[in-house]
Amino acid sequence: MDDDGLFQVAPAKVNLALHVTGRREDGYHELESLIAFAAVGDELRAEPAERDSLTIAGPFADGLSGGETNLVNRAVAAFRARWPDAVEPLALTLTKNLPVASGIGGGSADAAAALRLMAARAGLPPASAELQQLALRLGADVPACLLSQPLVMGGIGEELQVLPAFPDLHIVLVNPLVALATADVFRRLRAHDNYPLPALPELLTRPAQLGLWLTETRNDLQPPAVKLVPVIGDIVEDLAATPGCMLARMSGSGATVFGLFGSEGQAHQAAQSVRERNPEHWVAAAPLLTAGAAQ
Ligand SMILES: C[C@@](CO)(OP(=O)(O)O)[C@H](O)COP(=O)(O)OP(=O)(O)OC[C@H]1O[C@@H](n2ccc(N)nc2=O)[C@H](O)[C@@H]1O
Ligand SMILES: Nc1ncnc2c1ncn2[C@@H]1O[C@H](COP(=O)(O)OP(=O)(O)O)[C@@H](O)[C@H]1O
Repeated sequence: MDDDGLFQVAPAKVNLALHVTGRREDGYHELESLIAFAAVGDELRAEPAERDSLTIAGPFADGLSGGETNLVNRAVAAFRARWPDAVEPLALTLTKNLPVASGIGGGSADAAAALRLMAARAGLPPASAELQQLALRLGADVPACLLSQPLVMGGIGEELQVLPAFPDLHIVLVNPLVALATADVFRRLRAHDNYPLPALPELLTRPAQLGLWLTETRNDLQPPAVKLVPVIGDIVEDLAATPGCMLARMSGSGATVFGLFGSEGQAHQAAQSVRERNPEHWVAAAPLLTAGAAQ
């Protein structure tokens, strides 16, 4: 965030582990997920203007409406309904660097960035309980994205437990540019009562600690997503075989796959080799964030 509160990044959300542990009466699934955020994301800029507007730019702007269904506009509208006249009208520009509907929460991250931006302009704290409640009404992942720091998410997204420490790690994200609807993946899920996440060490400071813990975990949405989009399975295998890859797995409901690496050099080399083999895929390498966007 800059000093005027006119710029926010919207970091990519990565579900390092995602267990589906139950199904509620309304059909929504209970989740337990270890989530981290990457230093790659969308960008939201604002300029004081005569009236509110939203322009979408960047490599994934195509096909994304800047109308009232855009999560940035929904977040601004929700904020203004709760705090009328707290922020002047703003001309917003969203630079869409993340593929849409890809399991890395682009839309949720954008909504959270808009809430942080509005809160900063209004002089409100960036992650108050009230802002978190408002975030949850916009989407299950929006409260987590509001914090944008390593955390364990429970329920359908309303229970958040921020981790006091997190190791320095680098991530490679690969997306085959096939949009995968979250609802389709949940619909194909066979077991709805899988075992919960194992207990985390009190202080997660070393990459090897996290690597070991992750071997005991899964993404329960990966098998149904691979059935729908088989290339996801190929990408997981390909990334897992690159030198230095601690773990390769799908994030969220897909189709983005991540690889975890201990060093920046290994991550960049892996990204380069994946790009060479699959020039049509979207590939990014970045550190994982250890501190929050809302601090
Ligand atoms: C799976 C996760 C994990 O972080 O990430 P993404 O893949 O979206 O990034 C999220 O829980 C996604 O939450 P959210 O983004 O709010 O989901 P929505 O698009 O609203 O959900 C679309 C549909 O998926 C099903 N759904 C979604 C979430 C959930 N906990 N249980 C469900 O059964 C419902 O049928 C819902 O109508
Ligand atoms: N600013 C936005 N960026 C991305 N998607 C958005 C946005 N606003 C609304 N959407 C809608 O939200 C849906 C989920 O998008 P996204 O959050 O990128 O998915 P995921 O959480 O699976 O990565 C898309 O189908 C898209 O039409």
